[in-house]
Amino acid sequence: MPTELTLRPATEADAKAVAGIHLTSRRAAAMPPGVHPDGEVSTWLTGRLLMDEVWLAEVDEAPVGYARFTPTWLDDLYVLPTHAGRGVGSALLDLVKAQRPDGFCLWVFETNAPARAFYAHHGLVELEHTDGSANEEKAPDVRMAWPGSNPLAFLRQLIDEVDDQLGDLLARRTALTAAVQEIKHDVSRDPAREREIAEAMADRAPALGVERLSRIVHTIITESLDAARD
Ligand SMILES: O=C(O)C(=O)C[C@]1(C(=O)O)C=C[C@@H](O)C=C1
Repeated sequence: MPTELTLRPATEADAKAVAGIHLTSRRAAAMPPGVHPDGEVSTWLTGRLLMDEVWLAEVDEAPVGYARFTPTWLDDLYVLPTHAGRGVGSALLDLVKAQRPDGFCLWVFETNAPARAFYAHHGLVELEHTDGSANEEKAPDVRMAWPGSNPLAFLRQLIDEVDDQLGDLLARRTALTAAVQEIKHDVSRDPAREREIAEAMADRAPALGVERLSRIVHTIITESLDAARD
């Protein structure tokens, strides 16, 4: 008997089905265990149904997968293990791409090799790896993106967001450099201290390495000291 896959927006009446797919699929996936009890996850997801866009995939009218997304992030894409490898995930991902033609990001756990391969196969790119300290599971993850119809514009928008934060950080750092100068007796540069700063940064930004970071730190401090003299 042929099977029919349909996609439709989920409603509040689908809350139980969505939570069931989430809990069952997550347990079967190469992901760290969830940190919240099942009941809490269901309640939370029910609330998100009202806030996010959620689409349900059904096979012969039985719910088998769903995608939940915001204007800029794909937060969930889950398919029941019994229906994995049958094009349900691809259909949901194609739908999200159609709904978000300007692109979107998602987080995937580093250990979830099947999901990373699935997204890469569908044209998503890996943007950054984290040590997991910012997620609830404390497990390293990867930010991936589908850069949409204008990838340059999409990536530049992400760069602008980071540069906003960098600008704020530079303003705070410059103010601290100025404050320290007021109470320091020796106003000469301190290469050992600057090396320590670069080494600590290299733990956070290993792709740059200590030598490049030393040059960056040197420039930031030179310009901060100059601004402090204004
Ligand atoms: O830590 C200090 O002693 C500072 O003066 C601050 C600071 C900095 O901005 O980081 C400034 C100049 C020194 O060469 C090293 C560090």
